[in-house]
Amino acid sequence: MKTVLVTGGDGQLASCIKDIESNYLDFKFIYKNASELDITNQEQIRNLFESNHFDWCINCAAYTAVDKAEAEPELAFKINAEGAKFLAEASRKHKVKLIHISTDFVFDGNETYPYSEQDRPNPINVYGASKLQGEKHIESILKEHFIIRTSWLYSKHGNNFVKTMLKLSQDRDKINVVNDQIGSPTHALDLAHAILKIINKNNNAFGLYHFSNQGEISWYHFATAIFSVFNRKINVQPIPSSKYKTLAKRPRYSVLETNKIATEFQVEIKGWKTALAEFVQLQ
Ligand SMILES: NC(=O)C1=CN([C@@H]2O[C@H](COP(=O)(O)OP(=O)(O)OC[C@H]3O[C@@H](n4cnc5c(N)ncnc54)[C@H](OP(=O)(O)O)[C@@H]3O)[C@@H](O)[C@H]2O)C=CC1
Ligand SMILES: Cc1cn([C@H]2C[C@H](O)[C@@H](COP(=O)(O)OP(=O)(O)O[C@H]3O[C@@H](C)C(=O)[C@@H](O)[C@H]3O)O2)c(=O)[nH]c1=O
Repeated sequence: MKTVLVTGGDGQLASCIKDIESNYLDFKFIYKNASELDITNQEQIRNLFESNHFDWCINCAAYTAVDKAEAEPELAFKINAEGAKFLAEASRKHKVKLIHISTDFVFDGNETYPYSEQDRPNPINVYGASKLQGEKHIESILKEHFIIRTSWLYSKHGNNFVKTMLKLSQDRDKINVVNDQIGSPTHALDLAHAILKIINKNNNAFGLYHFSNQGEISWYHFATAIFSVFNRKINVQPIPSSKYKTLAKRPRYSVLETNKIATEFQVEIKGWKTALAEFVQLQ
């Protein structure tokens, strides 16, 4: 029996892992939420790793409030960069393999083709910069790591764009949604499956991977698709980002190329429409 520590245990992705953990009976999952394990507290991490044996750590803990991060960059860096560093240090000391989740927002969005693992990151907001710093810490400290960048996560858990749209459709007749930011919406449950597949396979192909559902759309098109599959009547207007003021800039294009993870781990890359249809079935 292998033991897997999951940090950020009450968050969206960790909750999706919980939903499917019963398919992996050879693993024992230990979830720690933010009050049980604060990843910015090195002492707490040390104590936990010293008093337990973990084979794997999946770091689902993060600061994910993209706009708020512009106003509190120290906290975003503390959690996304320093917290990741502390976990990597403890993982190295105790020979734990670390799976860390990062984001499409490490890219500036100036390209027009899907970003591969070789493309140069150049974040344009605090959240992206803090996540990139977390990646760098892990890469420099611990060989036995998998960093998985993903994009536009949604699921039945936590806060996400799909739930925001469904809520807005109850409260309003009309909304405006940006149509000049292009990406790939990703069902967090599919990411959870990919992560557990990596753990189950247990090979040594450590390093950086991209995972998302396939296909590229704007937030506007995603909103119209959500209202269509949920049969919600609401007037949705496409607008440029310049007409939707936010504290953080977001990449214009942040589609991820996913061939590497598909080839190395035989991970299925579903189209975003299929994934959204499956999500609807789960409601
Ligand atoms: N959501 C998305 O669209 C995307 C997310 N990602 C990445 O995927 C990963 C998972 O994201 P997701 O599940 O959606 O995020 P959530 O915000 O749902 O979950 C993050 C969890 O981390 C917890 N947390 C915050 N600070 C700490 C801390 N100091 N110590 C321990 N736990 C802490 C939060 O607790 P609390 O709520 O109590 O603060 C929350 O439960 C993250 O690394 C994120 O950057 C990548 C691309 C897209
Ligand atoms: C609610 C709303 C948002 N928008 C825009 C704002 C923004 O440009 C875009 C997405 O909005 P959100 O704030 O929900 O999503 P955002 O927090 O930007 O999502 C990002 O989160 C982080 C954690 C990631 O890592 C990214 O991959 C990505 O998922 O939609 C509208 O145009 N109209 C609306 O009514």
